[in-house]
Amino acid sequence: MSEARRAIASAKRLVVKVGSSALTTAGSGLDIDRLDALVDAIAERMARGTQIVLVSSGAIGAGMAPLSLSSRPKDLATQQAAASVGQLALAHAYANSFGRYSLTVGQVLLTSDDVVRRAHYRNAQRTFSRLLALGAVPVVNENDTVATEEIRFGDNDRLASLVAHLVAADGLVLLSDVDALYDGDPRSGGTRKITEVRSESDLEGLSVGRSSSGLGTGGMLSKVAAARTAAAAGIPVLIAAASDARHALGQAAVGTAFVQAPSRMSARRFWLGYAAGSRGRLYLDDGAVTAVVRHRRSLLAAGITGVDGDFQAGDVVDLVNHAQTVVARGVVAFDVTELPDLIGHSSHELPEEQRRAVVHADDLVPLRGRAS
Ligand SMILES: Nc1ncnc2c1ncn2[C@@H]1O[C@H](COP(=O)(O)OP(=O)(O)O)[C@@H](O)[C@H]1O
Ligand SMILES: N[C@@H](CCC(=O)OP(=O)(O)O)C(=O)O
Repeated sequence: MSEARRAIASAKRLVVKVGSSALTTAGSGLDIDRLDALVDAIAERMARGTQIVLVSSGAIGAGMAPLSLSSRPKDLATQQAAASVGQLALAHAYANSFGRYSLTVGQVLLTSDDVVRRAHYRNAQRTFSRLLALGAVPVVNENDTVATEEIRFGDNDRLASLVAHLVAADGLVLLSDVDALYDGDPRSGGTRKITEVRSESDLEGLSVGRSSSGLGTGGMLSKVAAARTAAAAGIPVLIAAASDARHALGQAAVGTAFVQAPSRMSARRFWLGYAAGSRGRLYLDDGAVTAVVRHRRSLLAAGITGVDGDFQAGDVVDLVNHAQTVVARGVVAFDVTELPDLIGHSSHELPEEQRRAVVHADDLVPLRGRAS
């Protein structure tokens, strides 16, 4: 058995993500029997002393039937209306289902701002930690009703990998309607199951596609992206079928395991590097690139040659080299309107109140080779 499966089987804290396709059916909405079976598996694992954070999709799917929508809405406003109706049904169903085990659930609806902004991030971290300490099961989803196109996570696989870091989980389990990653969409037949992903080369040549159920959003593509992100930052991942949840949360001997990198990236740096889209770009000269990427220094105004975007102090921006490659990402300390007067100037040439780093080293994550 791989170290990833062993780690998941013995984890003290797990993030479990379940997809819409495993909980809802087009036409009839939320499938309570399947939801109960998932909760049975989670309660069984919790009885072994594991803390579980559940990231559950299904709000839009659950809202379709009550609103007489026959297919998953494509436009944002109808998705938000469906999520508004469905999230209530979902939360109610989980509260009832966990209640069978005298377990209490707490609903946590997140937008990307909750993780990008430091104060919000710490706030979310505190909420999770207190809920877990009180023995409750946090049930997480994206706050679909207020998330605009710009600030959306878009898929819950990604949200789950981010939450796994936020709560310092020992493992991430992604449950779907398919029992593993295959070398092609298993619905087309003749495909081979991949049981272990140890490195990027194990993913070469695979045909990984989008959802075919019409209920999920990201398909296997977003699961693999989320699994790679989490594993690269030190968290083992298992992709399995929700119908195999008992085994996945038991000995973890089913599905596809993604073996984790040996060292764990700090949660804060992980969030910065992989958080939702940046609000702008700072163009760096070669000296600034070396200072920031190689020497891990703060970015000063003197090394910036240009600015793009619409950001305010506290937003995340991309740091770009002369070849237009994003070399780092960080939290900017000035509004976009303030920067044109500052860039290219040494600190001693600037008024005292503006003599600070444009991006402080603590708020900066180098990203080698990331395409812009
Ligand atoms: N290479 C692949 N291996 C496994 N599943 C795949 C692959 N390519 C595409 N898929 C599709 O991805 C679907 C799972 O994604 P999705 O429907 O979004 O699930 P969820 O709602 O659980 O997030 C599977 O049902 C399958 O049809
Ligand atoms: N937040 C949305 C789900 C988005 C999503 O990623 O869905 P899925 O691909 O089924 O995990 C909802 O609750 O309907």
